[in-house]
Amino acid sequence: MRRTVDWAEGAVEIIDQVALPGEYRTLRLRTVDELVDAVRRLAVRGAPALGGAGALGVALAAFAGGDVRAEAKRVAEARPTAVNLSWGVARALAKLDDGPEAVLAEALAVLDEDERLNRAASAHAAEVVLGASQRRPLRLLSHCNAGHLATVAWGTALGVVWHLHERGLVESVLVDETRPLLQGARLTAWELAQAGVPYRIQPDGAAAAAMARGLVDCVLVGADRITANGDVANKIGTYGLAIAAAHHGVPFVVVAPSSTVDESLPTGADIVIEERAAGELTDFGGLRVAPEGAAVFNPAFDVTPAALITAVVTEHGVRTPSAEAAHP
Ligand SMILES: CSC[C@H]1O[C@H](OP(=O)(O)O)[C@H](O)[C@@H]1O
Repeated sequence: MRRTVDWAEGAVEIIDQVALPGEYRTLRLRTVDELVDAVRRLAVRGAPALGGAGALGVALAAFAGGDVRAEAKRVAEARPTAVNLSWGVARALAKLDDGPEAVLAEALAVLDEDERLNRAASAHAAEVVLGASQRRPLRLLSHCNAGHLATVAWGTALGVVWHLHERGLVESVLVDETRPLLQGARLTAWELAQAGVPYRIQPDGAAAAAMARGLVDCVLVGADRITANGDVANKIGTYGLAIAAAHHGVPFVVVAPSSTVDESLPTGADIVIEERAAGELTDFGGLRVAPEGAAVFNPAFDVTPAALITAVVTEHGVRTPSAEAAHP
């Protein structure tokens, strides 16, 4: 599968994730406006993929000239929760004084690193999962999409599935559909089908019942921002999954590159949570499914406390917060 986000002929080229699973197509984003719009529409999404998109957005601005720093700020602020977006922007912006080619070279380095780091993080996490459950093959549960499509390539939580599937160690994956934008039903199911991994889509609300019925050996999720003490921001619904997993003694493993760790924030209470438009809840497939003018609460993410997480795994292995960070 091609990279989720790449550079092609002076433009940022992305797999259009809004079109999946019905249509596999790419989009070329030639301006910062087009890139910011694609990020906000989740045509490109997922923390590591946003890191690459952010870095390439600075390259677009640098070649266009004008106030590059102002344009870079617009890219960094397109979505507030995934730290990788601003991290990718900062990586590329640091090369601005060396000219647009240097900015692009740094952005391409971000892309090149991502697959390597994700393969390493998910390989470490696969060993953690195997050690956390004696059952073979494994029945896994995923939330949202933390696969190839959420990264430049390979994936984080789903990267664990790829490693284990290669070894015949995956019985099946329960895929949370992940309301309201259905990253699970639309994207994770599509990736698993492409890879020939057995899966079943479930309503988000079925996850706790699946654990109660003993159908889950491990919950695997990605992350959008991990704070110094090990709290994790991830797609809305992750916190509830972690509570259910803790109640049922199911291992709960978070997989992310270290670029998703934000040591500047002491705890998850400091994370800005993106609130999204009401229409994502009041409308479905172009039809209104709620009363006219219905008020909604639509946070795109929630925060899972470190105490509920079995392991946070990066390319360096299992992350243990510093003593000070863990107990300020
Ligand atoms: C590997 S990071 C994936 C992470 O990003 C998703 O959010 P969104 O689809 O809104 O970009 C979700 O939190 C995933 O776990």
